[in-house]
Amino acid sequence: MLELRNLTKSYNGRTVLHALSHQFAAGEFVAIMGESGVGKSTLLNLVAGLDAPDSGEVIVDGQPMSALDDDAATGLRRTRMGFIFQAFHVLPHLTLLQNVALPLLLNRAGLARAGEMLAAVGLAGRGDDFPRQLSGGEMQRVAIARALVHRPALVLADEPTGNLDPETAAGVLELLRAEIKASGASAIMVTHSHAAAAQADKIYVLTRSGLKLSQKGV
Ligand SMILES: Nc1ncnc2c1ncn2[C@@H]1O[C@H](COP(=O)(O)OP(=O)(O)OP(=O)(O)O)[C@@H](O)[C@H]1O
Repeated sequence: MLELRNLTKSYNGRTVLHALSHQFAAGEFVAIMGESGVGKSTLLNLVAGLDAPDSGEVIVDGQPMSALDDDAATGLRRTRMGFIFQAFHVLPHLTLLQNVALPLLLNRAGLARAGEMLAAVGLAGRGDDFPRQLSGGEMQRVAIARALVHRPALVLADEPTGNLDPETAAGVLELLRAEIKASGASAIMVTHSHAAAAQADKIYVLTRSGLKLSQKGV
């Protein structure tokens, strides 16, 4: 459902991604590791359509993203993708239920699943609370519920447990994996954490020569 074809991206004359090609299988949960600055977040941003490659293509559902105008790209993101990015953090002035319902509202879908997802992430009965009343781990649970509520085909996560203690992180990751598997979504998670990556079906390491499959758990 997702193919990277010869993706090249430079910033200020410095090439970060060099003709990167890869095909991700549908329904697969993949972790991407790699040293700082190698271009992991850049890659996620290109897949999300939040940034454009210098050359090459991101192909989602057989469709090159570059062929889409802004509205169509926004529509694709809204309907087919779910994000667990710091930049898309839960909105402080909305209740938890409103935060989780946001993708449904934007897609003009029924809102009932928002309450179900809050319950699924262990926050039943907390729908009227505001984000400031939550712990870091609870906040990530809300982010996961919101990323999955509209049943996206592709979930993109950038260091989803970066600021959590190991025990809370483990719980959040187990939940993320369970929800991804229950929904049949594909997922790409960028992380420095070996414990986080171990929850994925496959671990890739991004280097200057591309994505290399790593032994799981190594
Ligand atoms: N918008 C931008 N403008 C200029 N340079 C950028 C921009 N985004 C990323 N870069 C540069 O591209 C390189 C790759 O950055 P990126 O954030 O993708 O790395 P990363 O592998 O995710 O790193 P980390 O593990 O530290 O988060 C870095 O050298 C960074 O400074």
